[in-house]
Amino acid sequence: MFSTVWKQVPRHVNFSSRFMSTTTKPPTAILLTNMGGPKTLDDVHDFLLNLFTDRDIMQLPFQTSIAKWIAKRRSPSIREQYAAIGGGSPILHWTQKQGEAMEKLLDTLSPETAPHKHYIAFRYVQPSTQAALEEMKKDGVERAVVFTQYPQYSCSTTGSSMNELYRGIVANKMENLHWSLIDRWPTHPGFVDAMATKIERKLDEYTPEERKDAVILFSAHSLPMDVVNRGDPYPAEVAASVDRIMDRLDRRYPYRLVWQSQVGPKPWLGPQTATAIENYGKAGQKNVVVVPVAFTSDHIETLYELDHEYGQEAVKNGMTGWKRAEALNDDPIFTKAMATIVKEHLDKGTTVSKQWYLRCPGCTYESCGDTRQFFKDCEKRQH
Ligand SMILES: C=CC1=C(C)c2cc3[nH]c(cc4nc(cc5[nH]c(cc1n2)c(C)c5CCC(=O)O)C(CCC(=O)O)=C4C)c(C)c3C=C
Ligand SMILES: [Fe+2]
Ligand SMILES: [Fe+2]
Repeated sequence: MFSTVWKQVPRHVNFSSRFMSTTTKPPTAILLTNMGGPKTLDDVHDFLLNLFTDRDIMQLPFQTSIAKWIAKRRSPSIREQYAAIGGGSPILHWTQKQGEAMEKLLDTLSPETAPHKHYIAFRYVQPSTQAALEEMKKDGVERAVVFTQYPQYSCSTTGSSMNELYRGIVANKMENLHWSLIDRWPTHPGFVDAMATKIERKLDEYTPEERKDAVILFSAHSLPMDVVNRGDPYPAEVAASVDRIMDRLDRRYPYRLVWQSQVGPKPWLGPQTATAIENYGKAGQKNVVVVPVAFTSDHIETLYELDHEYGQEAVKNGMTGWKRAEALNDDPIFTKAMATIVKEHLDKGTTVSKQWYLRCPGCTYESCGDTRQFFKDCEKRQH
């Protein structure tokens, strides 16, 4: 129904030469959504302010005022952490690299939907959802695949990004594009293989004798227990990733799933990564490979919390063979997995996964309902 629109759109000044030289057809947009992180130390305050203002991540009384207060209070210590990892979050750098590699591979894997172009929408920093939508509009995009960069779904992460996207789509009057959504991919074989390969590479650093005693500690960002008890699917999906990765490793090592980065006084899902390190260390466990399993690039939790804080704690507790599996970043195995996930999604022609439609049994977010209805309407239009 919209097939003639692009023909009326003038060639776009901001098209890269790849798009200009090969075709005048608008690109198939692959919109990579994630939380983002402060690029410089001066961005830390606003990143925190946007995070604490987000009612999909936490609901506070007098949220706007309290968020301002917490962001101001928390900024100095968080700035120090970002200073210690080089002065900012590397997430934009890695997402750009991943997007570039993915779109090139997709042009080969799926010539019928080429050219492909990635766009980035971060929830709490630039490039924002609004910036991404404006760029897509300028490029005359008609077909857009939203691809969450969180492998496992949580209402506080992918849910929040999708609610923001839905508001942006309405504000920019972009409802009539052909939208579809890759809302989770916790057990995709490509993702599982990329993770398992990173673990194998770390295990290879041990001597055969050390490897016999090695333990794998999967560590994921924790969730407040009230969110878990609402029925948020994230803990189960993280556990599903762990299970498939261990299958791929032939279950050759003992492993545990532990949870890190809890913030504030409320109860969070445990056991905590820090407690596990302390207790396994004290029990005489020497060789431990910790695996960040719920994020696809380096960030403060890997570079500061795991490498710096917990690494020191591990050595203090006698873990002489403490190692951290590298984040997926721009590893070709992972960027190929990304392209494959999108290719399979395009081939299937589905709008969302079956899991998308079911809200948490105790869901408290009105906006989730609107966003789900939007994709339901897209599905009806497209089939
Ligand atoms: C899949 C990962 C994540 C889930 C689930 C998640 C839920 C969640 N987070 C908070 C509160 C905070 N998170 C903060 C930073 C942060 N969170 C994640 C990932 C998940 N969060 C990452 C990767 C980061 C770091 C970003 C980076 O640049 O590296 C912060 C800010 C830091 C701090 O103040 O300590 C807060 C706060 C809640 C409440 C929540 C679930 C409801
Ligand atoms: Fe978080
Ligand atoms: Fe929910």
